[in-house]
Order: sequence, then C-alpha cells, then structure tokens
Amino acid sequence: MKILTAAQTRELDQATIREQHLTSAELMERAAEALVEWFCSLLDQEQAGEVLVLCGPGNNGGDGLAAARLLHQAGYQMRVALLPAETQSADWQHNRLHLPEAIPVADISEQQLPAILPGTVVIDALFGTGLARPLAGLAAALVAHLNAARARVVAVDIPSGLFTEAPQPREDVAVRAQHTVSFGTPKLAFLLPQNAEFVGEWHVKDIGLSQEFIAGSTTPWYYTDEAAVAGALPARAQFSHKGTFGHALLLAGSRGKVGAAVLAARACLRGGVGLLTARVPGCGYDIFQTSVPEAMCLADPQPNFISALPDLQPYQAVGIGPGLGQDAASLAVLQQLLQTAAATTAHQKPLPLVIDADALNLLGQHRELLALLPENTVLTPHPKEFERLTEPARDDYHRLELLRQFAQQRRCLVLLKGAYSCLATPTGELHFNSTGNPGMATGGSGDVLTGLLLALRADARLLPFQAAQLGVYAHGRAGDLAAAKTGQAGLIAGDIAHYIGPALREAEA
Ligand SMILES: NC(=O)C1=CN([C@@H]2O[C@H](COP(=O)(O)OP(=O)(O)OC[C@H]3O[C@@H](n4cnc5c(N)ncnc54)[C@H](O)[C@@H]3O)[C@@H](O)[C@H]2O)[C@@H](O)CC1
Ligand SMILES: Nc1ncnc2c1ncn2[C@@H]1O[C@H](COP(=O)(O)OP(=O)(O)O)[C@@H](O)[C@H]1O
Ligand SMILES: [K+]
Repeated sequence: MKILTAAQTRELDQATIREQHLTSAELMERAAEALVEWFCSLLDQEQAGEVLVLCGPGNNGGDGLAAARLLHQAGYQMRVALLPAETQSADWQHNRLHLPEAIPVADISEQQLPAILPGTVVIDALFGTGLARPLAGLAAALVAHLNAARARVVAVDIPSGLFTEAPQPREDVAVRAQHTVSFGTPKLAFLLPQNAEFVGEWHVKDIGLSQEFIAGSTTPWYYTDEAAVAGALPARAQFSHKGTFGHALLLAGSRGKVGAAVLAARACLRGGVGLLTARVPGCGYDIFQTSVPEAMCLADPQPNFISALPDLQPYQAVGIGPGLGQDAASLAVLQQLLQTAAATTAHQKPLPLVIDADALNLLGQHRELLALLPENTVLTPHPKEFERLTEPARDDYHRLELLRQFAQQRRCLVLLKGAYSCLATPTGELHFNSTGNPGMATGGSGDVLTGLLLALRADARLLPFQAAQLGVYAHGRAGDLAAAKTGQAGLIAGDIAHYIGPALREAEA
C-alpha cells in the first residue's frame, strides 16, 4: 500500500470527487460514516457517555460536525465546541447547517475552554492534513487543556498539531490520542516511534478513494500489508529437490552466544532452505549438531570465535553476524567474505549476503569495508547498529533520510528494525512492515530474522527485494501467530522460528 503526502491526499480527494461524480460534502459524509461505524464498534452509547467533538475551521472540523450529527442519530449524547476562525470551509458550513439543534454547541475562547472531566470521550477534529504551521495561541491552549484533562481521545485523520510527514520541534503541542482514525492510506507520521505518544492505536478506513489516482501517484513510502506479499512465495514444483531451494552458509556464534547460531539456523530451515551449513566456533560444534540435526556444521579451528572462512563455492547465499563477537580474526573473515562474494558470481550476480548484529558493528568500526558490499546485500541493523554505520540521527525523520541515502549509496537492501521495520531499497524506496508485536522485543528475535532472510535469499526463485520484503513480513507474522498462543510476555525467539512455516504458507502463490 502506498503512503501519500498531505498534498497528494488533497489531490486524491479531488480526483475521487471528479471520478465518481461526487460533491465534496458527499465524500466528507463517507469519511464521517466510516469514523462513526468504527466508533460505534468501540463504544456503545452507555460506555461513551457524553461525547465532546472539538471542531476546527477546515474539513477536519467538517468531518467532526458530520460525525456529531451521525452519532446523535445513533443515540449518542453529543456536545460540540467550535474553534473560532475568520473563515470556515464550504463543507464545514454545510455540516454546521445540518447539525441537529438538540446538540449543544459552544464557541471556544481563551476565557472559555470547554470543561473536560477525566474519562470524557473527545473526538479531536481540530486540524487534519491541512495543518500549515505549528499550533499557537488559542489552538495550542486548547490542545494543552485537552492533553491535561485525561480524556479518552479519538483523533480524526491525524492528531491535531501533528504534521503528516515532517518533523516538528519537541516543544510543539499536539493532541495525545488513544486512537487515530484515518481515511484511505496510512500517514508517514503514524509509523515513527517519536509520534507514538500522539497517534495511539491507528486505524485506516476505506472510503472508496480513487484507486486509479493512487496507482498513478509517485511516493518513496510504502506500507507492506498482506496484499503486498500475497502470492510472493512460489509454490514448490512436484519434482523439486533440495538443490532447488539453495544451499545456505551461516557464520554465527562465539563462546557464550552459540544460541544465536542455533536460532538463526532453525529459522533458516523453517524458511525453506534446501541445505544449510553453519560455521560455528569450535566450542559450538556439539551444541549446534545436537540442537539442529537438520543442518550441517563446520567447526572453526578456534574454540571461541570464527577465524576462518570456508570455501564459498557450494553456497547460494551467506549469512553472517548473529552472536559473532568482534574478534580481529572474525573481522578478517568478514573482509574476506565481502571480497570473495563480490567476485563469486552466479549468473553474473554477486553471491547474496545477509549481514547482521556484530558483523554490522565490525562494518561500523571499519567503514572502508562498506565499499566492498556486493549489490543487493541485505543488512539488518536496529537503530543503534545503524547509527554505528552512519551517524546519530536528529529525529526519526532524519534517520529515515540517512537510511535512504545509505541504501542508495551502497546499492543494498537495508532493514532498519523496529515496530514498523523499514526496508530501504537501492532505488530509494522505503517499505514499512505491518506485522509484528512488542512480544518480539526479546533477545534472539533478530537472529531468527537473519536466518529466515538467509533462506529466502538462497532461493533463486525470488528476486532480492521480494525475498527481503517477504522475510520481514513473515517474521512479524510468525511473531503474531506465536504471541496468539504464548502472549507477548511469554514469547521467546524460538517461538517465532516455530511459526515461520505457517506465516510463509499464508504468502504462498
Ligand atoms: N481523503 C481524505 O483524506 C479526506 C479528508 N477529509 C478531511 O479533510 C481534512 C483536511 O481538511 P483541510 O484541508 O480543510 O484542512 P484542516 O481541516 O486540517 O485545516 C485547515 C484549516 O486550518 C487552518 N490552519 C492550518 N494550520 C493552522 C494552525 N497551525 N493554526 C491555526 N489554523 C491553522 C487553515 O488555514 C485552514 O483554515 C482531512 O484531515 C480530513 O479530516 C474528509 O473530509 C474527506 C476525505
Ligand atoms: N515492538 C515491536 N513490534 C514489532 N516488532 C518488534 C518490536 N520489537 C522488536 N521487534 C522485532 O524483533 C526483532 C528484534 O531484533 P534485534 O533488535 O536484532 O534483537 P536481537 O538482537 O535480540 O535478536 C526485529 O525484527 C524487530 O523488528
Ligand atoms: K484531527
């Protein structure tokens, strides 16, 4: 699914109106109906109590007025407060005119901010995508008043005061909502950790906006939903054999961290790899062979870390990093791997690599090695690892910019891990993942991801981007399936590996 800018969203409204021969008031009515339908499924009349709708002067306020009317008709007790302005939009005026007289309406002023008791349900329809500058004056005072009230807040389209796709100073005031109900496509602001305290849980409702316009819009931002990966995993041909799905090499583990190799190996096998060989430190040999009998094992001559690179000739993809440690000998292995992989070509393409954890930290300490990264290498840093590869980011938007630049410059697939893990492509696209849950914030989750990505990169039937996108999505989906059984607190990384099969099956062609 594409993520559009505020300006594109406005154009999308106009395109929808033209294409479907609607009036703009009719489109607003659809938005209000979608909001109200969602609202009624959340709270019934009794649970909601008196609902306060705060309306700004634009179409966001118009949505609020229309929703107040519809909720009143559905038997909710409504109250409306209007933020004064010199002019109001035409559809605002239309909906003001049609507001039932039974609903009390107050004008907001500095002297008369609306009374909001703790627990009151408030619909925030002050400003939406039309926000042109940070809130100030009465609007800022009102939002601060609302945030202090400990109300239950539902924001319409976007919490008022929050920009759709741009950072804002920490001191800016914006509505802190428990829920945000948006229309058509998600907003970039919803996906960034720094905005979580404002956006709360978000929901995007379909209001029949022009698919043709969306298809024709250019954007660097995408949201990887179920539809994006549907059918991405090719079905297995009847006469396939283990060679069909590739032979992967995993370089992982050091003394005390052999478990990382075990987790990554299990995930790689569950990811459908044909054959897996792991290089582990000498001390890991028995542990690994006992834990993952399906994989082959090449013990390193060194007991505590990996010091020598095996011959790469048999392999279709190599993963390196989980639990690797940062010994100088392992750095030399990484360097040799990068040099050899660029030269080891199958069908004129470099050997696919997946680089994670300590291998990323080693790259961060020896940035001259970045120039050796073969095209379409998959790197999977979390924000701290990414900072070591680049520089500290001013905020989440700046980090995205650094991510995009890095992926373009290095011609790699770079996954910035987090709640909405973001996959950057060599062409500068950013794909935010929709699956996963906070139960996955547990040691080893990333090792499982590396193993899964390794399996999919070894599968020659998948293009590099498809493999990475599917891997990230299926990893989160496996975490969601696992959490449904274990609960989030009880989820451990091995559970994610266990559910990779069912998660991948959902994406089968
Ligand atoms: N496809 C969609 O997304 C749809 C969007 N609609 C609604 O329309 C909204 C956008 O409406 P508008 O473009 O009228 O914009 P808004 O309602 O967000 O705000 C625009 C108004 O606020 C003023 N303003 C902007 N920043 C201000 C600030 N910092 N302080 C004081 N005043 C400020 C502007 O001068 C203008 O009068 C969306 O957020 C959504 O709620 C729906 O009605 C229809 C469908
Ligand atoms: N709150 C969350 N929501 C969704 N996914 C999460 C969340 N927290 C962590 N994850 C996922 O779990 C994995 C954690 O990886 P990482 O930080 O490398 O952990 P580790 O080093 O312990 O293996 C990433 O894929 C990340 O996207
Ligand atoms: K709003």
